[in-house]
Amino acid sequence: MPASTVSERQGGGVRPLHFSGIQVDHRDGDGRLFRVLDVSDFVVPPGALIGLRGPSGSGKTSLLHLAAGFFLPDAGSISWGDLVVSTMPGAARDRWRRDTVGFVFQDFHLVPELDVLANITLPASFSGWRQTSEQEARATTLAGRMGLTDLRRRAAVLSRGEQQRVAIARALFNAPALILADEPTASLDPVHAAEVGSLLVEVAKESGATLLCASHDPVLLARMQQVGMIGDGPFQLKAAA
Ligand SMILES: Nc1ncnc2c1ncn2[C@@H]1O[C@H](COP(=O)(O)OP(=O)(O)OP(=O)(O)O)[C@@H](O)[C@H]1O
Repeated sequence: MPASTVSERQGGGVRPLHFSGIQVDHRDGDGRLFRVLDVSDFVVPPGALIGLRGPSGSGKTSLLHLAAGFFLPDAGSISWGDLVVSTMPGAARDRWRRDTVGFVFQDFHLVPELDVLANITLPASFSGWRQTSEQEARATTLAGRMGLTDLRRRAAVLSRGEQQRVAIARALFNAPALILADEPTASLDPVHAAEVGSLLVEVAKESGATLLCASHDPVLLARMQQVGMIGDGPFQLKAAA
């Protein structure tokens, strides 16, 4: 399937993603604040493939959720080109996310009652579009690339590995300029993980999208251009192994 290119996208193309002076604090069970993220300056160039690595609980999901504008930092800013996402009013930030971001959630966030096709095309319904045969064809092709052939099965009956592949196809459906993937191969066996990881990278490259991907999977991280290390001293970028 030829992935849509930057010029075909809704969200105005691929721009640098810039985290500046980011601090995020959460409260522990006793109500005490603890610092989850401290990222002084992190620029993801347009079209870059960047992995995020770090121990469990080090803040990888938090960084991806920040990048998507799901919540705001306690200090610092997140920008997409000249758009400061972290100061946008909520509704504008929701529109920006809908038009720009494809998010692969760690726990999938599929709608169990909907079938595979309806889950993949869900972003189209958020945009208020009527599902067209072209969209259905795109979803079918993406599903096929993910190794999903029965599009009429409900998400509720899928294995975790199948759900993960549906979640990835859905994140790619709108040809997003920014793909944020939270452990996208965690529920897959090594063979499927390698296949799906390659596809994710392939689709990002074909479409010129930026990919920011948290993972513990060394095979997937090795496919990135650089890897950001979280939770082991100051945030730093290293060459992928
Ligand atoms: N809303 C919240 N309130 C309080 N603590 C939170 C909140 N969200 C995350 N945390 C805590 O922040 C820390 C970082 O969580 P995060 O999910 O970002 O880590 P992670 O690196 O993605 O972990 P994993 O590899 O296990 O998915 C954890 O200690 C987590 O419990």
